[in-house]
Amino acid sequence: MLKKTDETTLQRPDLCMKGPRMPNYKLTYFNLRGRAEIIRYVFAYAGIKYEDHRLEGADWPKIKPTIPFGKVPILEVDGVIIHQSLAIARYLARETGLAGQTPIEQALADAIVDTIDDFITLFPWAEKNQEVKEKAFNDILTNKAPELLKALDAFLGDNKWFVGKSVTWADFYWDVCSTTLLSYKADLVEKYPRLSALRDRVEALPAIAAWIQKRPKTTI
Ligand SMILES: N[C@@H](CCC(=O)N[C@@H](CS)C(=O)NCC(=O)O)C(=O)O
Repeated sequence: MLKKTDETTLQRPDLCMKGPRMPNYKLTYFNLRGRAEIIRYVFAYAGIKYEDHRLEGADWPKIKPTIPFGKVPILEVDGVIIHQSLAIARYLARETGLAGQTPIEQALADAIVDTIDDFITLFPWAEKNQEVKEKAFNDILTNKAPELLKALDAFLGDNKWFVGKSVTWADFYWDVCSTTLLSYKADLVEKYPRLSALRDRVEALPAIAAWIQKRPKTTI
């Protein structure tokens, strides 16, 4: 595992690498934050270099059949293709000390990620009819979100991070997903100052702040 020691080391993957060489990483996704952004956050925080390959939508029909499960994101690690965004992010989180410090912390971080992801997958992201899509989004954000937010807020309590004493990929996933949801409902977390403060803490981490500043600006 790459040991997380301090911010300086995190900016110097050569210092935190255990083996003789950092793998060659190529991330393929569309030009969106979407399901790749959690992966990009882990790379950014750990200061790991990777190719951020962003596909053109028009090229997708040609490319899809060449990808093992026909979906992105995928991460190539020295040519080995890993699919499923959360499997990729979990692998990198383990490699960089962001998965949780003990097996129990890791299970709790996984559980928070899965809980947020269950919610994210309720939305009809690919719906073409804008009216239908908007109605479904409003319904979920108004009627279903409070149950999730209340539970996340109770789980976080007055702690700094969701799990343990340091930031994990679960905190990152909250930031990434809530950023997108806030673009659909600006007052989504207004009633949850602790969840809002957690977003601020994640976004104030120097490597994450730098990434947010420099990443391509996309709607989702
Ligand atoms: N559970 C998968 C979902 C992958 C997925 O549905 N990717 C979408 C983009 S967000 C995709 O590849 N869509 C194009 C297609 O299905 O042809 C993950 O988290 O990676």
